[in-house]
Amino acid sequence: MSLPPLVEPAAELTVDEVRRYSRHLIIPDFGMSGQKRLKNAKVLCVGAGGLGSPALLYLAAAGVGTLGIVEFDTVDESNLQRQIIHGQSDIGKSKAQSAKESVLEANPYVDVVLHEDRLDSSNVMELFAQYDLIVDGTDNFATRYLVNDACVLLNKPYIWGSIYRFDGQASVFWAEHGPCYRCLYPEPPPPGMVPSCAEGGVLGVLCASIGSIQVNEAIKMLTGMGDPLLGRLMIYDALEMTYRQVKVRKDPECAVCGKNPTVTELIDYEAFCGVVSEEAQEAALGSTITPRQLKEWMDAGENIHVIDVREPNEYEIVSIPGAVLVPKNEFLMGNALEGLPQDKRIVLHCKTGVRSAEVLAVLKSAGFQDAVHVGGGVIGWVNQIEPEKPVY
Ligand SMILES: Nc1ncnc2c1ncn2[C@@H]1O[C@H](COP(=O)(O)OP(=O)(O)OP(=O)(O)O)[C@@H](O)[C@H]1O
Ligand SMILES: [Zn+2]
Repeated sequence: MSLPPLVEPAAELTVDEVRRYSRHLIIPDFGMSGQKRLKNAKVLCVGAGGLGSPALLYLAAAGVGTLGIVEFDTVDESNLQRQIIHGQSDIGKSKAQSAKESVLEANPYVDVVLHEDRLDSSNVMELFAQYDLIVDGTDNFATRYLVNDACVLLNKPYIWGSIYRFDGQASVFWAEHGPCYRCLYPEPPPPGMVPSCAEGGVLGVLCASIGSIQVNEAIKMLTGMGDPLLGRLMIYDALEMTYRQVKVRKDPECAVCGKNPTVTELIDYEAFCGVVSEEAQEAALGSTITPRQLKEWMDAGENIHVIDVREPNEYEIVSIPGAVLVPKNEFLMGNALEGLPQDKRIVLHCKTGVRSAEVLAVLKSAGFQDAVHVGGGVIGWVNQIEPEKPVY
């Protein structure tokens, strides 16, 4: 299915622009009219991280006239393995500012508009209304459902990508002409079920594979070339080196774009995606200790049994002295409960306290009422107790 171009062509290209974009201009199907459409286009990229890095650089190099960037975070050293829009000297700097500098270095003819804010229900409508198309480079479900619903309500095309370890996915959603993100994924996964890249890791170069597909689709939509990835989900496996396609149908019962939508305005996306499950929140209430408290208990020789519920490769990077590794899933599948000492107080921890709160809920319902977990996890421990150790 082809769609008409999203934007009208700009009046003209300057002599400098003709020189710069000459390799586009000589592609017969692209030509002057395609390049002029890009010049007139306004694209918003949400997030200047893993996917946003290649997406912004290629959108800029291609000559998209106006590039908006929404990003609230600062550059961390652990971002540099994949977020190629930032460099060593940008550590600690605003990601939005750092991305703008790189974009202008790639192409000074781009008008970069920064929105140094977290995208949320209060600002999304006003922001999206200023752009022709939205490219999503974020990493969390709350933002994705927010972006989707705002795009449906404003009738904007939404170019989505997702990465995890060696696997990537991409698709184009546009409720007027096809499915939306909710047609594909009506509900977010239960909290804690799908680990983030910060928890599970990601192969850096995967960002380029998926981010460049997103740019490819953006260019096609803006200029009207080819068949957009609308109604199709692209699934990429970097280890097998395979691209698969799955059809995505518009769901007539979709909560936001279906015949009788139940979502007719923006909702509370944090609550919808339940960043931490209710059970885990409840279990952690009054049963969360600080890393300092744990250190005091250790020093005082308290009768405790410290369990690290992360994965073995995380344990290898850094661990709390004396903590025994039992990955979260062993508890969720019920295997680990039998081996637990009955005469010691169980202290759980993970990387930051999300997974350990989930396991805490399992332990409490199995009768370990005095079990606790460490708020802030091993990262909090390193920051407060052993700052010479690495964090990840
Ligand atoms: N609601 C939002 N508004 C603006 N930016 C967002 C929002 N949600 C996520 N982002 C940004 O999207 C980017 C996603 O990048 P990426 O997936 O590579 O993860 P990261 O947060 O930089 O790294 P890590 O998860 O490994 O610590 C981040 O820079 C993040 O700050
Ligand atoms: Zn839908």
